[in-house]
Amino acid sequence: MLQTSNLTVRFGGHVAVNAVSCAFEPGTLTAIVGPNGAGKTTYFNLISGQIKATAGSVTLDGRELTKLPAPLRTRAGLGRAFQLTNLFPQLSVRENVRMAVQARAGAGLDFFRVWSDRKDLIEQADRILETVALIDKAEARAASLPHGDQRKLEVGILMALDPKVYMFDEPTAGMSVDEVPVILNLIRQLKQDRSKTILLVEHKMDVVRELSDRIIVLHNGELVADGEPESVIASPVVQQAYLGVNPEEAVAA
Ligand SMILES: Nc1ncnc2c1ncn2[C@@H]1O[C@H](COP(=O)(O)OP(=O)(O)OP(=O)(O)O)[C@@H](O)[C@H]1O
Repeated sequence: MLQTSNLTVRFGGHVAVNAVSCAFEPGTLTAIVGPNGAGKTTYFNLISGQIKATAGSVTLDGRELTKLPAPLRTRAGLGRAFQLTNLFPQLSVRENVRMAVQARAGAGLDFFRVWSDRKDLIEQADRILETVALIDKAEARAASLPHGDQRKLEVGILMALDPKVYMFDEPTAGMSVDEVPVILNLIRQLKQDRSKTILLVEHKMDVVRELSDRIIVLHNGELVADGEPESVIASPVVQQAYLGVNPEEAVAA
């Protein structure tokens, strides 16, 4: 279980995330919503280790991660999508996924020896490429992929690393209309693995409604609502003050 306790960060005099205590269970997709500047991305950054907390803690399965840098948190099982840090632009799509599969398998750096007798890893990488609909582009250089395909590749790399927690920050931002369903389908597939914890920052309420098991709402850096999607979305205070949407619209979406 992923847990934040009194997690806080101050930028000068501004408290961007203010004593947020929340636990995220495996088998649950939690959407984090709130108006612009509410602290959603900052909360993500605190969990994944991109920024350091002023106070409070982040633990995963009881292990204290608060002082660890981002790469060590990744190794501990926190998988944040779209950070581009896992991507090797000059390598092919297939090589990128294979590297991640190999890293996960703990095969170390002896690349050639390992690959010559690890057909299982090669097949696993290709299965992931099929899942993320990139098998036809397996030989393309990662850098040459259009934006949507790069995002799919990043999800593929993340799947290969097999984290305990998947974190998606606006996964469909900047995607073309026909690419959006592919990414949403991938998240749906991840949800089927009940051992995974998924966190999603998303502005689009239709996506939130469809995917989430639970919604938490941040406002001015504070956790102001937490519950089942229908009740959180329907609560007038969230609709009007925090989401800035017309209640009729959100409920009908
Ligand atoms: N590195 C930083 N230095 C100073 N202030 C920051 C920094 N990062 C974020 N902030 C401030 O913290 C607050 C929260 O920002 P954050 O990006 O987390 O909000 P958000 O909920 O993700 O917003 P959006 O929906 O617009 O992405 C904002 O007021 C922002 O200006």
